Amino acid sequence: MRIDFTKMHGLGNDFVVLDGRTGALPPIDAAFAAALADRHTGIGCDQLIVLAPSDLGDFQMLIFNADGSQVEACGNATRAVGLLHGRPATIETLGGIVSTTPTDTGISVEMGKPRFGWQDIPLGYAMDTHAMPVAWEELVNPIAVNVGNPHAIFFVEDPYRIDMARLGPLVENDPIFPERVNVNVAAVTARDAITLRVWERGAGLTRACGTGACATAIGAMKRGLVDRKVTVTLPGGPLTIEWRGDDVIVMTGPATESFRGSFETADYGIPDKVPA
Ligand SMILES: N[C@H](CCC[C@H](N)C(=O)O)C(=O)O
Repeated sequence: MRIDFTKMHGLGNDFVVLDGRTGALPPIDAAFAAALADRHTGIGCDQLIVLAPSDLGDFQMLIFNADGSQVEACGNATRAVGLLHGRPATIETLGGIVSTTPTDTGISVEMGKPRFGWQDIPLGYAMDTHAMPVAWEELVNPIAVNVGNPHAIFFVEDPYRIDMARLGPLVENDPIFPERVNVNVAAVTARDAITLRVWERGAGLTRACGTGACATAIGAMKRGLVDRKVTVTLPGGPLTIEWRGDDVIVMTGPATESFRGSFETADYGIPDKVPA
């Protein structure tokens, strides 16, 4: 089965986007997603994004990490599909309804309201999520925030001196996080500025993480370290995050269409239909 795709990115966090809003797609499972995401044998991306019809919004966005895990939210991809859609949209995701608005400075996204309870993150048992009494070597006492997906945020002296390749997976896969977790290491550099690196659940170190920027900004605001509108600078570039008076997180930043192509499902060992 030949399938068209659009390759996109948000600050270097890259996606393969399959648009199933009009044409039929084969069933998408973890194996399909991991095959496409593989940078050696597949097309290569941090996340596979699948658009589908929706009864709750203009369309539904399914999000699969490079390891095939299906997840609730992806900020950079939300901006990307907002660009693709070309006009304001409400989008159904596993993490709730988000909405996009193209502006002259990029795509603005209402990402919903943050949650802070230990069961909301989720954690495996009751614990103070404002400063979790846990440590992984020099990463200590994170704040945990759910912005549709789970994040642990560590405030450190210099994020670029943290060995993310070693410490990221340790935190990501710790049993205290029954659904795993995205690992954020951040430094507050001013009342309106944060530097951030993210080890993503199911994808590893990425050039940018939109939900990570949202969660980190909210965490810094909860700790009184920054004001309610900040610029979060990731390796791939800056995002603006605002925590609005109605508790909704608003993220604004760029989105880019890289190229369009098509592939044959058989080339990736993908069956055109689920085996009976
Ligand atoms: N790895 C994340 C999903 C992608 C988030 C990131 N790409 C973003 O832009 O928000 C998770 O498992 O929750």
